[in-house]
Amino acid sequence: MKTDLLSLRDVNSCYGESHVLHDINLRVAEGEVVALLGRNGSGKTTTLKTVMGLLEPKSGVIEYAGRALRDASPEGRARAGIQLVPEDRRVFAGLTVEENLVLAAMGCAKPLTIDAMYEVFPRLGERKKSHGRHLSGGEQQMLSIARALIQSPRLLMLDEPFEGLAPIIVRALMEVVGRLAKEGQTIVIVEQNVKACLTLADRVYLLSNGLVVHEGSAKALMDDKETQKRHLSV
Ligand SMILES: Nc1ncnc2c1ncn2[C@@H]1O[C@H](COP(=O)(O)OP(=O)(O)OP(=O)(O)O)[C@@H](O)[C@H]1O
Repeated sequence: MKTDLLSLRDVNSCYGESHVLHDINLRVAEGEVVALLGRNGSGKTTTLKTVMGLLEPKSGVIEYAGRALRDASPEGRARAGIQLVPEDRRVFAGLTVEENLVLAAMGCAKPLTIDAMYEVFPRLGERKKSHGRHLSGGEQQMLSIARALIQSPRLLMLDEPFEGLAPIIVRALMEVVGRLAKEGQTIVIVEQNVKACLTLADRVYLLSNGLVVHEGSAKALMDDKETQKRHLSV
């Protein structure tokens, strides 16, 4: 069995008085693609934010690469190899594609090259002189993922990477994510596009009201229409 790169044990997270995550237990093995699925508001983004250190858990343990994360800041976690590509595609609108990538690589001990990012996303190479604000939604998403990838993450977390994108762009992005997975990249993906997500993932956790209500292989869930209907908007 592969060793866990990430594990959450009995993790509880709150926004002020509002208790959102309830005793979350999950694990991600090195090289695995794990999907978090669930209806709107079930706690998927909150789980990613808790792992990234943007939200401090009220209780529970998060272990990454064999060590409890405890007080590490989001920057510290990024330095340790955790990258979150947020739902809102944070790119600098006033900077070019190339400048966005240069900035992302800064402060990273062993960044990949900008050319390597253009190999992953040839479209970004064609648009390297364009400002963030002039990119299409799909190009912004590519740039957002490239900004994380250039930092050579050990754990890449993608929050709804396909949201609002045309089917042809979704297919192109799925191909890139699939290739990264084949090359051994560990990925946690949150998506509303259940079919895309189950195609890419090895294992799945289903969340409902901040609880893990199902865990299993993506293949098994693909055939389990009953569980999908019960916990997902399909
Ligand atoms: N900053 C916040 N302050 C207070 N409550 C929040 C905040 N962010 C999220 N919540 C609440 O926490 C719960 C879980 O939200 P979360 O965003 O983690 O769900 P999600 O599964 O990612 O859903 P979505 O697909 O809508 O992003 C929801 O009830 C939401 O209203």
